Amino acid sequence: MAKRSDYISWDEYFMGVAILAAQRSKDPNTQVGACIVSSDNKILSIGYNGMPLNCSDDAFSWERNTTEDNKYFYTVHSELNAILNYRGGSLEGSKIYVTLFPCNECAKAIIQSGIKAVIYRDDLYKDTKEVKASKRMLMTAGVAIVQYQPTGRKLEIEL
Ligand SMILES: O=c1[nH]c(=O)n([C@H]2C[C@H](O)[C@@H](COP(=O)(O)O)O2)cc1CO
Ligand SMILES: [Zn+2]
Repeated sequence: MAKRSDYISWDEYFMGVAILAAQRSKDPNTQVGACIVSSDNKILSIGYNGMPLNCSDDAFSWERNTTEDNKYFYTVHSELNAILNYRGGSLEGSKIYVTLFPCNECAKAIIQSGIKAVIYRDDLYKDTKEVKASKRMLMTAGVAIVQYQPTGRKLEIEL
């Protein structure tokens, strides 16, 4: 019997995990997921954007359109969460799949943790100074930037 042929690719698998992780986010506007993978395709860590540990999702603000109390003071970005969630040692030489292009703060953490490639899906904020600074840093530091190529494959998951 021939082996199954409609299995998902590595890229679909890792971006799919990032997309699923994003579904854990409580952010009412933007849900972001990240999946860090070793050079031999083992998942090392996963993260999504959310409040820090012990800072209740219900006590801290999710507002975005105010300079008063707002979510930007508090939320940990998915990429940083994925980096900080890793408990196994070094991320040197790994790659990160992320549903949204990393901001400049995440780019710093990506570079410093030794991640060598960013595979991103959306680039919603590409015209912002933060994302331009992020790209400049990642490129200067030799981190590969690759846009995920959607395949259009749809999977139904019953949970
Ligand atoms: O790199 C990122 N990673 C990440 O997790 N985020 C999170 C922070 C916020 O919770 C949300 C962005 O919110 P908004 O699109 O409403 O500005 O996404 C935002 C960025 C910015 O690109
Ligand atoms: Zn960020």
